[in-house]
Amino acid sequence: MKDLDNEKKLAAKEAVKYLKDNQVVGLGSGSSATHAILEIGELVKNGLKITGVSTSSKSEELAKSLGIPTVDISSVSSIDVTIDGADEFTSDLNLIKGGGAALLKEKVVASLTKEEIIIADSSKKVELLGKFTIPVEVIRYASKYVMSQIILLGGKGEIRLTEGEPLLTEEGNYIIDADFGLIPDPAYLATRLSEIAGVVEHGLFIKLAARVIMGNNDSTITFS
Ligand SMILES: O=C[C@H](O)[C@H](O)[C@H](O)COP(=O)(O)O
Repeated sequence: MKDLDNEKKLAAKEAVKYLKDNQVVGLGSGSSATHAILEIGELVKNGLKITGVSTSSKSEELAKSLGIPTVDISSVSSIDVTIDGADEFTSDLNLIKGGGAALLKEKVVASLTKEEIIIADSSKKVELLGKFTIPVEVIRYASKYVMSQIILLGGKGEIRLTEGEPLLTEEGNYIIDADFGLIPDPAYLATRLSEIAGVVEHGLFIKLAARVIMGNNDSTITFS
């Protein structure tokens, strides 16, 4: 049986090889990104000079605990490299993200990033996106309306719950997990979702990744 956590770790070790002194580095969220932040912490301990920009309060706390200097995103004009995870990816570098509800800040960081590196275990690679439902972050006020628009687009959505209550994102919004089945044209769906009033952001990341480093048993494969 595959050791998926080890595959994430191997991908993280490979990804941090892209980091150089004096770069602004985006710190992703989730279990794969956590491995990368731990690796970055070691490099910083050994003298690497970087400035981190976090994609979630969890990543921020972890970075701080490891002595990685971080700044608010508003104080940088661009980010050199970001290392983040994904819930699904295709070989043409489209992604679904947001399984941990961090997609909004992750997409802002990715949009400001020159080289977005995605790290993943081998279970995340798919031929077509869509087995993993698309997280859609919505303002609470619009959640019913957005659900109806998702149905018109051919999908069905459910508000994500935690302990029986709607989960609130760091920005105080709801997440609708939207099931469209397998998605032959993710760029088209991404545009349609972005057009719905009340949608803050969604987890389809189209052409934002420069490369995906996938752990594969005891080695890694890079898609770029
Ligand atoms: O909201 C969470 C993020 O998009 C994560 O990067 C994504 O869910 C992958 O997480 P993990 O590395 O834990 O599978």
